[in-house]
Amino acid sequence: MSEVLLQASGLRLAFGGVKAADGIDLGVMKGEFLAIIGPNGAGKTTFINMTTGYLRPNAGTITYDGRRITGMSPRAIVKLGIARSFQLPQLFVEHTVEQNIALAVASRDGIWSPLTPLLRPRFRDEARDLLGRFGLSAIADTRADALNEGARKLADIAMAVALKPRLLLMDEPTSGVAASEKMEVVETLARVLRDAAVTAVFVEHDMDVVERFADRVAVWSQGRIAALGPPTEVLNDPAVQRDVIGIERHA
Ligand SMILES: Nc1ncnc2c1ncn2[C@@H]1O[C@H](COP(=O)(O)OP(=O)(O)OP(=O)(O)O)[C@@H](O)[C@H]1O
Repeated sequence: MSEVLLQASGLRLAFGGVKAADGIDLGVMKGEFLAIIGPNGAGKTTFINMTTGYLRPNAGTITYDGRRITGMSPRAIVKLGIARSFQLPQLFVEHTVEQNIALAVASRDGIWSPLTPLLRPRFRDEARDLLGRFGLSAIADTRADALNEGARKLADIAMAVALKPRLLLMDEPTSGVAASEKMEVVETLARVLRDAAVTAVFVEHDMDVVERFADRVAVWSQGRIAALGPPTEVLNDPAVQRDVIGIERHA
């Protein structure tokens, strides 16, 4: 796990007077699960947006697998093997879960038509395989708008995994998921991602999830990384407990 897959160096981005990224240096190792924590407005989503091509930094560079990706379009970045899931799942609500995954599989092959993927067995077969890996086979024919939040999040992430990424960025994969379902969702995710050798970076507000899921934790604070290390070390740091975890618990 010692090889760097993603390297951010000196990233800066300001929105008016707000420094959403104020000198971000971060290396993500091949195969690791890296959690990003920090208070609202610290710049966590901004980092994901810059890495996936949705925002262009004012300064600094991002390299992926040794190749500079700063300034590339989101679609070009997906093609290189970086996928993302959003805080709010991006499913097509009028389609079933299986159809949603089939559309994602087809988009990987450059097919964006809303109908073709649903008619071609090879897209359906791959969608079914993915649903099995995510434990979602029983709800394959359920419309996306009828899912509970845990299943919706998993289906959304399955769509990202359908793109066959080597790096997956997830913005709050457990937000909105009932406490009773959360750990199961996380266990499923961890299993699928490890089996597929996907490196993961995820923004998370639930420290139990971070402790269980992350190999390392990066603490974001006002556009900077205030701490970085294994969860046991970082989550027990008195400054992190005071400035981040205390705020999260009382939020
Ligand atoms: N497109 C934008 N235009 C203007 N300001 C923005 C934009 N995106 C983010 N910001 C601002 O940049 C700062 C960092 O926002 P960001 O969403 O990255 O924080 P965050 O750590 O992800 O917060 P949260 O935990 O609430 O999602 C905030 O002050 C936010 O208002």
